Parts: sequence; structure tokens; C-alpha cells
Amino acid sequence: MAIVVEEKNNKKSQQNTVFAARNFNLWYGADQALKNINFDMLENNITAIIGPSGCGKSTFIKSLNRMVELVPIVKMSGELLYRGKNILDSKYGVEELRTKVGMVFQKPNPFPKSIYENVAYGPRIHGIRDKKLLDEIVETSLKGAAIWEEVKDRLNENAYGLSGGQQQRLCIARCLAIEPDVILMDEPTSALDPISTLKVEELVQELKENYSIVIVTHNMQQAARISDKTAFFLSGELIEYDETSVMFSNPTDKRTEDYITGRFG
Ligand SMILES: Nc1ncnc2c1ncn2[C@@H]1O[C@H](COP(=O)(O)OP(=O)(O)OP(=O)(O)O)[C@@H](O)[C@H]1O
Repeated sequence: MAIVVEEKNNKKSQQNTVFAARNFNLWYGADQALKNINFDMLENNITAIIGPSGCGKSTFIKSLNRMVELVPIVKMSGELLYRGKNILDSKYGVEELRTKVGMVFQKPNPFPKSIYENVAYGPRIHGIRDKKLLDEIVETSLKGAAIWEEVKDRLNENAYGLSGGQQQRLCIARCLAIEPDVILMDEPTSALDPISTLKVEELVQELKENYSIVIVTHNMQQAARISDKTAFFLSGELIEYDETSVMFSNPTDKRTEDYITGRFG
């Protein structure tokens, strides 16, 4: 599906939808955490999801790769379309989905292995054995995650020896190594210092040239700095979704305005 987007110079361009939520609901047991969510996330965009604690941001992003199903009491209804196909369909292969949709978590979570092995792990799982090819993938992925220069002489050292910010960029490299289409990021900088945060933010902006990114953030300045579109969630509902510049300068809903001006949350 394509959406016509008005660009700054009034030129209209077509942008493809990567993910679309259609009347999407989610319950943890009897408690409804997401209520009738409808919106489209666009290709080569950074889509930010903001909202106060407990509003359902993490639940929503974890639904996009079906990780949320690891919680046994979860029930869902409606549709989550990835490139037009409903990933909630019982016939949809979750393994295939996860090769297309990578995820970066709040706390950097490298494996207790070497820097090299962290990045080579995914491609190996997918059957790549050729050492030269693996070397290439590792180098390209580390370059893509803007960490190659810092680690190229210590690829065989344990990833735990890296700083938190470097570990997070390594986790992004690990995600790139499986050549995803979409990268989901659940508060990827909340455990990082300001300089590492800035590096990851710059990296995310570079990555949108080649990937589509959905990012959950507590940090409204971050959403305003880096995202193209912003979705504001409150108590499990999508209150407003628009161009980030509009959301932060001229929101339609009073609740969005109250949240972004710091009146609650
Ligand atoms: N595993 C779970 N079992 C039961 N309820 C859950 C579970 N995970 C989340 N919830 C509930 O679902 C609602 C949404 O939680 P979620 O973690 O998605 O919010 P969030 O906006 O990401 O919050 P935060 O910003 O604090 O991380 C909350 O009421 C929460 O208590």
C-alpha cells in the first residue's frame, strides 16, 4: 500500500507502508493493553512511539515481531499487516518475520562471546559458513553501525569489554547482519550516557536511508530530533499520529499537547 506524502516543497511523493495496524487490540488476560490501534508506518521513515509509562508502547512494538506472544496470557484481535500480509495469521511464519524485522532493546544485550561472534551469529544460524563471506558481513555490519573503527583491532575480544554505548552499537550491527527490512528499537538509548545517546541517534538517522525504523522513546526531545512521524499513545489508545513537526508544534488533541508540554507523564 502506498501513501501520498506532502513534502516540504509541496512535491507529492509516494511512500510505501511497511507496517499497518488495523483495529488492533491486545489483552494480557482480562486487561486490555491496546485498544483499536490504527496507523501506517512508512518505508525509510523513523516512526516514534511516545507516551507515558504503561501506555502500551513496548507492548505495541513487541507485537510487530510477535515477541509479545512469549507472554502466555496474551490475546490479540484485528490485523497487523507487514508489507500487506497479516502477521497475526496462524499461517504466517514467525521465523521468517524475524529475519525481516530486527529488534534492538533498551539495555544492550550482547552475547558473552567475541565482538566478531556476536555479529556472525545470525548469519551462521541462517546457514552461512564461508569464512570470507562471514568476515565481509561482520565488517559491513560493524561499519553500518558506526563502530568498525573502534573495534576493528579487537574483533576477538569479548563484547562485554565494550562500553555501554559501544555494546548498543554492536547490538545494532548484530541486527544489521541479518539484513532486516525493518528495525524495531525499544528505548535504545535509555541506558546510555548523553554522548553515546547522540552517537546512536546519529546512527539511527543514517540507517533510515536503507531501513524502516520504529522506535519507542520516553524522551520527547529525542522523538522531536530524529523521527519523521510520531504516534502518541495513552492508556492503550492511539491518541494522535502525524508528522513529527506537526505533533510537536501544532497537535490536534489537547491530551497530546498536555503530554508534550510536560503537563503529565
Ligand atoms: N507481561 C505482562 N503481563 C501482564 N501485563 C503486562 C505485561 N507487560 C505489560 N503489561 C501491562 O500492559 C500495559 C502496557 O505496558 P507496556 O510495558 O507496554 O507500557 P509502556 O508504555 O511500554 O511502559 P514503559 O514506558 O513504562 O516501559 C501496562 O498496564 C502493563 O502493566
